[in-house]
Amino acid sequence: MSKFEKTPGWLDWFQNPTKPKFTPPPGAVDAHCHVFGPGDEFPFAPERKYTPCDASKDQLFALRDHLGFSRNVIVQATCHGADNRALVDAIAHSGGKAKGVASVKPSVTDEELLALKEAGVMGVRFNFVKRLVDALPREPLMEIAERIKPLGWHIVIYFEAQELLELYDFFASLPTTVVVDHMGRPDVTKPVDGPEFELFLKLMRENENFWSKVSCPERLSVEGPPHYSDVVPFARRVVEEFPDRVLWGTDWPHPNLKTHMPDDAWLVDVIPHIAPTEELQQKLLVDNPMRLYWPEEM
Ligand SMILES: O=C(O)/C=C(\CC(=O)C(=O)O)C(=O)O
Repeated sequence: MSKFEKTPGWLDWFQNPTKPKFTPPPGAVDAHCHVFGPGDEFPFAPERKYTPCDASKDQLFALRDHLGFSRNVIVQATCHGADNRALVDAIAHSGGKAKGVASVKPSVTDEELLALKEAGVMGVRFNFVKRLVDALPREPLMEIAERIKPLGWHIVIYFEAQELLELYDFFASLPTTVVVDHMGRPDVTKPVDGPEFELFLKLMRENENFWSKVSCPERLSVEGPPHYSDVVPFARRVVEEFPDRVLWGTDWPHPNLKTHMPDDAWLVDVIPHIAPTEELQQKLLVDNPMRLYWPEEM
C-alpha cells in the first residue's frame, strides 16, 4: 500500500493493452511518456496539483516492448515537481534506451545541470497549463533558457491553445530548439484551418527552431476512442507541413484523464492516419527523435 492517496476519480493506466495493428519501423521512439514514482521510492512533490497511481520504469519498458518501440523519451511530470530522481533512475536502468526532459527551478546550480546532462537529460520543460503548475514569471524562465543553451539542450513547452496569443512573443524569443507538447492542445471542435490552429501553424512556420509533438489524441478528442478521428486532421496537417520537426509519444501513463483510459494500442493505430506514408512514419518515429535525443548515434 502506497503512503500516497490518489486524487479522487483518478483513472489508472490500462492493464494488458492489446497488440497494435500498425507495426512501428525498427528503432521507433516513444518521445513523450512519464514515470510516476513509485511513490514510496520516489515521493511525489509537496507542491503537486495531483497525486497519480504508481507507474514504474519497468512497467514503462514493458509497454515499450509490447507496442514494438525501441526507446523512450521520459518527460518529467509535474507531480514530481523539480525533483528529477525518478526520471534519472529510469534513464539509468534503460540500458541506453531512454533519455529525459527535466524540470528545474531557477535556483538550480550549474553542477546540478551538468549532473542531469551526464544522466541523459536533453532538455527542460516549461509548463504553462494553469491546472498543473503555479505560473512562473518569464524572466527566470528566460534565464534558465540561456543557461541550458550551452548544454545543447532544448525546451519543451506545454500550454493550451487559448493561451498562445499571449505567450507567442515570449515563445518566439526562446534561444534554443523548442518542442511543443501535443500541438499546443488545439480545440478540435474548431476548424483545422481556422484562426486558432493557424496561429500555432504560424508559430511553427515562422520559427524553424520549433518542433511539435503530434501526440495525445486521447486528451484532445471530443469524439473519443478508439479512433480519435477528430484529432487526425490536426496532427496530419502538422506532420505533412513540418515532416522534419515532429515527434510522437504515447503520453503513458496518461495523467489526469477524466473520461476514459486508452488501450495504448489504439494510440499506436492512429499513427498511419496522421503519417500516411512510410517515409513520414520513419521521420516521425525514428529519424527526428534520434536527431534530437541521440545525436551521438547519428
Ligand atoms: O502528460 C501530459 O503531457 C499532460 C498532462 C500532465 C502533465 O503534463 C504533467 O503532469 O506534467 C496533463 O495534461 O495533465
